[in-house]
Amino acid sequence: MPPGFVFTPDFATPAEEAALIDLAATLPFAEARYHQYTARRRVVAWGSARHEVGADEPNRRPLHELPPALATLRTRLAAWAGLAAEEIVQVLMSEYRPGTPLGWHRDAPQYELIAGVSLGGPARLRLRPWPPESGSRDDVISLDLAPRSAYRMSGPARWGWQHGLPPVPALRWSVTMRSARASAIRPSAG
Ligand SMILES: O=C(O)CCC(=O)C(=O)O
Ligand SMILES: [Fe+2]
Repeated sequence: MPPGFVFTPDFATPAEEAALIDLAATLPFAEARYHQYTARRRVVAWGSARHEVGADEPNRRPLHELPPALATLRTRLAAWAGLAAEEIVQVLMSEYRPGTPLGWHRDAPQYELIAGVSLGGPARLRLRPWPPESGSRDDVISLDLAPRSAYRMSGPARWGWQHGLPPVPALRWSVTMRSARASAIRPSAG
């Protein structure tokens, strides 16, 4: 995997996964609108906005409304990433119905570290260098994301690579957490 990419297969316990899937059943997932397209996965967000999504998006809530199961996960995922919970400024829960892909992208530039937990069905994460070095398919790296696994991306893996998911075979959820990019919160600090 590229430098800055860290994976662990058994991050969430089966009980945590069950609680998060129960929570998902109560959430008003909606398709996210980006500049050019509507992503087919459905999301609910707490905290900082992705700049691509319209400010009127109905399914974004303040971070202090984070449900307890996600607040616990935030604390644990932050610790695994070497951060304090408060440094996680956005929590995104996504629902992928069978056949839903996630297109190639880098996450929005106002965020620094990206960490994600997989729940329910499996997915295959793909990464490719960005900007493209040779345009060769050989540049694509794949990693199976088993349910309850976690990954995090910082440094080269986060800034010098794109990632995406081919269509998932079964219903899956993920929780993505992001810290603020230092230059985005302290623009004049040098
Ligand atoms: O579902 C996943 O694990 C990928 C999520 C992702 O890339 C994102 O939210 O930006
Ligand atoms: Fe992403």
